[in-house]
Amino acid sequence: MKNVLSIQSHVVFGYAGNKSATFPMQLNGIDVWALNTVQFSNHTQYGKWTGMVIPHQQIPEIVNGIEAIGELKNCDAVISGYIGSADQVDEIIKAFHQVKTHNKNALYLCDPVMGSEEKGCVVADGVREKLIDIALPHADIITPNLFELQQLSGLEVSNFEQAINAVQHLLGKGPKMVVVKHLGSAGKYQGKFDMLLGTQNGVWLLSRPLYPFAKDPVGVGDLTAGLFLANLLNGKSELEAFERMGNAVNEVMEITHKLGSYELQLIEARHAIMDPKAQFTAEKVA
Ligand SMILES: Nc1ncnc2c1ncn2[C@@H]1O[C@H](COP(=O)(O)OP(=O)(O)O)[C@@H](O)[C@H]1O
Ligand SMILES: Cc1ncc(COP(=O)(O)O)c(C=O)c1O
Ligand SMILES: [Mg+2]
Repeated sequence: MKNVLSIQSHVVFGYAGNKSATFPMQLNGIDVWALNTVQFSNHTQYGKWTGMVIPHQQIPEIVNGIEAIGELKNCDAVISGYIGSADQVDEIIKAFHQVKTHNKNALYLCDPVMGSEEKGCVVADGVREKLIDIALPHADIITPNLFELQQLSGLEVSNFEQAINAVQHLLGKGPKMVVVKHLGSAGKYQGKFDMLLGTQNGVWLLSRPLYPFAKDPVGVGDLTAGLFLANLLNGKSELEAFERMGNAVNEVMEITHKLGSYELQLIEARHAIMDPKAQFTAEKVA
């Protein structure tokens, strides 16, 4: 059994952060140690929420507790997502290094959730800067969306070629794998939902249907990052993990759209998450 320390948000109602990533990773046979950065009533794109940011000291306290029972050596990967304060970023990196002292092969997947005024995803001040300066160089895998790709690379990305360039640029900054969760307007195919995978071996594009949601569901990035990591830990190659994740997320989106839901329908989609149809394959683009 592989184990992932998952440091993300918790929402009591609905699906984002750990609520979006934990169950799908578990369905893929991964044991998830969920450590919450915030506990909110619901995700921030409702425009209002209640709850609190967890004090950053909780991260070392919990990790030290796991170390004290001798289990840190069994941690195969750390994943971070929605972060509640800039200080939490420092603690996440320290926690990863603490894990590495017990398991030198442990991986760090950083989902650099930066928020976006236009989408209404609210992230605390200073988190974005720390993700760029501290998290990026330590990450083995990074999973930006289009906005985050531009922020991390410092490059403008307004078309597909520039997106490939920016991915290659990030591969020179530390990460061995870059997954662009959503290319948006920099996609290759109009009217499709395009994603990129970049590794030392090249860059691949996965294109899948874009469903016409009245309001785009939240937590898709968290689901994407969690499933990509779960597939890698299950021994899939980078390319297989990318395709299998893309196919599973597509089925979740298809079911969520069919049910007319704003919240991701992860429970309805449980069979597809465990055993996605191999509908879409990646094409090599660089
Ligand atoms: N197949 C799809 N069809 C339509 N919209 C989708 C599909 N998959 C994901 N989305 C939406 O696209 C958006 C992707 O947002 P973006 O900011 O690029 O990445 P993130 O997932 O990190 O938020 C999300 O709002 C999500 O609900
Ligand atoms: C509490 C919380 N967690 C996580 C996220 C990240 O969601 P996504 O996967 O859509 O980027 C959001 C976005 O608004 C959020 O409000
Ligand atoms: Mg996101």
